[in-house]
Amino acid sequence: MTRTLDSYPQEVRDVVARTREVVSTLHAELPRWGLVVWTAGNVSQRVVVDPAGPSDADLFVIKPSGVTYDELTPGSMVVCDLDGNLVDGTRAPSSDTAAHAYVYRHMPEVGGVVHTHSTYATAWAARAEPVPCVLTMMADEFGGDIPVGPFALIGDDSIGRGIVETLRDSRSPAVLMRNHGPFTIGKDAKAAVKAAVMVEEVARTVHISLQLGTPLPIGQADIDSLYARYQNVYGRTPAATDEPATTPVTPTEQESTR
Ligand SMILES: O=C(CO)[C@@H](O)[C@@H](O)COP(=O)(O)O
Repeated sequence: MTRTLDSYPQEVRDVVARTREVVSTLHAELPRWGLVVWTAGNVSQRVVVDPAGPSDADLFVIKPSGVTYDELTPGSMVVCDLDGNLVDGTRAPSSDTAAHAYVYRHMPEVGGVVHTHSTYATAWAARAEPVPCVLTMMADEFGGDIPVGPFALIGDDSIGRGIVETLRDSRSPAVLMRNHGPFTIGKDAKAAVKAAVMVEEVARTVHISLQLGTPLPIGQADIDSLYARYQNVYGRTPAATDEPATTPVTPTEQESTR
């Protein structure tokens, strides 16, 4: 029997309300950056009750299905449990709810999931070709090539399983699901939205480069160095007591920083 929101403690309901505001606001970023048309795409965020890590009380908030972006409000956001069951909402949850739920169940470090049909990334997905890491921006954001996930039908665990199997051992926060489009993950929905913006940007740039000639590869050691710098140093104001900013951290230690 699926619980309803009023059966959860007030502290959970308060976090749900805040998460609805965040997810509703972040949906506006998808049309803003030209990543979706009409009702395509969706954003979700895990309702983190215990910052120490996922708990049985954890839920997630996702877009209602088939609603245009100008109609989305915090109150229209749908609350589901981690099995994708409806907990609270006036509309049916997104078609991709099962996929988002599967990711949250199998990747506890992930706090946000985004799906778009952005043009260039989706064009690469239609060809099931990984975007090669030929830009320093790709090394920074994706730590290597942007991988392709398997073809999967919509509505059950298939897409979610493909996302997890592809990204579980990858540094990339984005996967191009074959014949479908990009799905991105992050420590929260804002990080996943950023990855969705960046995957479209680099998919376009690499496509244009390929039209002009043959992009040159970046060596793995340089990719690792760029990734470590960007994930550890970029945008940080070193405190007086911090280690020197040039201290590289091995990429494998970066897995938890999604
Ligand atoms: O690509 C799909 C489903 O995977 C689209 O239908 C999706 O972008 C939008 O569906 P929803 O409106 O979120 O149900």
